[in-house]
Amino acid sequence: MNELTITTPDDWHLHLRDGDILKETVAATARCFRRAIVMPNLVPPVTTTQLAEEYKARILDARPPGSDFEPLMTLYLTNDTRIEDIREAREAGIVAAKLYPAGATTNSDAAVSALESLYPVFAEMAEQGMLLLVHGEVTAAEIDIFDREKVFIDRHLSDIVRQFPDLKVVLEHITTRDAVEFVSAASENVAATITPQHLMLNRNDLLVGGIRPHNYCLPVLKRNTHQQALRDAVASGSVKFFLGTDSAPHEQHRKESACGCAGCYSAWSALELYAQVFEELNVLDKLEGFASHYGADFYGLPRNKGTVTLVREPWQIPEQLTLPNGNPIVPFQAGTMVNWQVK
Ligand SMILES: NC(=O)N[C@@H](CC(=O)O)C(=O)O
Ligand SMILES: [Zn+2]
Ligand SMILES: [Zn+2]
Repeated sequence: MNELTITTPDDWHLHLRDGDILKETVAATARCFRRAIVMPNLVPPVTTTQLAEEYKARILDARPPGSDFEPLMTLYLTNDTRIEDIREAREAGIVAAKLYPAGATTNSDAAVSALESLYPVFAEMAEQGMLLLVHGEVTAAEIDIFDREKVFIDRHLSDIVRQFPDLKVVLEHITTRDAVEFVSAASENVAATITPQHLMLNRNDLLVGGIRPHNYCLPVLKRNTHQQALRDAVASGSVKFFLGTDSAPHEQHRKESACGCAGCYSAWSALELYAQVFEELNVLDKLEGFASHYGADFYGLPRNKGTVTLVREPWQIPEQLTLPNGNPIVPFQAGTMVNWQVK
């Protein structure tokens, strides 16, 4: 097969950041995705409907001419989020709220430290049909970083899902066999997104032969058996697993640093990299469901009307891009060849 046409995909987990960089990040995503779930971990975080609406306006302003890209906004949960905040957000068309355990990842210092105290908020979200999106890692110092996802599932997520069977929950950017098994066994109200990096790489790609900061993201890459479980999950064609790139740009000097930031800037090649993985797995016929159908269905949104075509024309991901502020950024998989290209 040399050409593959699929329903226009959506990205169900994306960081666009804010300010000048929107010109870069919005264009990169809008080149092939029609909608994206925009993560709220700005500084300060997007904790209110008003902040979300103002952020949305800045994203729309940054769209390339003629683009019909639609940002789907999310609310950042804190210890102070109230039931009224959820009602107001829902009325304004905000589709989901995001749970970051405090300190778990980039810009999560303002986030939730006492999870159970948010249960009334979760009840209201279930009532309003608002989705709960979860960065599923505990942050307790004594828990090894490679175990943080599994421990979050055991200590917190199992209980949330049990207490709120009507709440739609997306476990974001899953990295372990444990997460695949948990989501597979849960009700139809529980799903997960999977990134290109967690399908393509394991922790050897981070640590063998020198440390590779551009492969560092959170949750951190796991051992190859976990990677294989993620690959099996997408190859199964289960509707519970769908596309979320977690494209998360950080300037080059912030990645290549003594204390490097977590996040891979994958927007320029994500769809093509997913296609490559699905081809390796011999399931290119399952790419459309994963990229374009299951996420929209889970969110209760219409599937897109248009199509995008991928052609087999190998190209090289640039070594470096220049941001609108003049600073360099290194895209995910910089310098490598990709078989597929969006026409
Ligand atoms: N995935 C990452 O490694 N980083 C994300 C935050 C997140 O999604 O956890 C970021 O905002 O940089
Ligand atoms: Zn996250
Ligand atoms: Zn993310």
